[in-house]
Amino acid sequence: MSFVKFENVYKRYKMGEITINAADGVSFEIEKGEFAVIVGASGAGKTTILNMLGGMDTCDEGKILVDGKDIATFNKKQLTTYRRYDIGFVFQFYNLVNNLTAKENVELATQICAHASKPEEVLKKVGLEDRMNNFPSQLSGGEQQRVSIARALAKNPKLLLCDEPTGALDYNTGKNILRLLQDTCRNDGVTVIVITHNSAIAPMADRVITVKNSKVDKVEINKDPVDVSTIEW
Ligand SMILES: Nc1ncnc2c1ncn2[C@@H]1O[C@H](COP(=O)(O)OP(=O)(O)OP(=O)(O)O)[C@@H](O)[C@H]1O
Repeated sequence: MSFVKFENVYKRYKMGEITINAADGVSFEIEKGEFAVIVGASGAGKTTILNMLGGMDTCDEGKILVDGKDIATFNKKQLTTYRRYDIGFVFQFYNLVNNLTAKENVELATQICAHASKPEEVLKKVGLEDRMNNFPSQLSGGEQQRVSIARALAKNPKLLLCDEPTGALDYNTGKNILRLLQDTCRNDGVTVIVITHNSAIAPMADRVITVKNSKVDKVEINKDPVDVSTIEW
């Protein structure tokens, strides 16, 4: 069985008389250890999928299987536990706590986890061994995103979910962050899922899920994903 499986998932928002289908029968699978990209235009339904997968939102219908468990059946408490232990989240705008240092930001996540890595070790892994005691305002955008990746990875999550992780970064810094995510997947076996509107990123993924009008338009498997250095946008 696949590590992640969406089976005919629906999410609807009622706006007065109108019903908006934010997920309209979404089905796809992702294998353990894959680097998957969910790509689509603005409003296509990417964030809705990621939020449901991350346990931050619930679906109205369908199954969302993660490591054999249907999280769509979880109650609030089970979802909190799932978010806390199983999910690492990387946001477009980093979401760091400004009055805590890089190390303290990572510690905050590790304190609530049973099998967390040492903050120093993870910060070293993301190339920030010399910046651990800096506050977010003393770090560049790319460095702040590295702290946010370290914070997510320190929990040793089952899934690393990334919502437009390079959206706020310049071209080269964005590529460096994608390299870090690709290395994390390849070297540490972490299942990484990135959502983006930038289809140029697709060739670096093992699996590309294209979303259109709240549905999965197509799924492509790359037998030979390319190195980040070879892609351009
Ligand atoms: N809370 C909500 N209430 C009403 N409609 C919503 C809500 N959240 C999302 N939608 C609608 O669901 C659809 C999918 O939105 P979603 O945010 O998932 O798209 P997206 O692909 O992530 O877009 P973007 O790249 O702009 O973030 C859109 O039509 C959006 O307007």
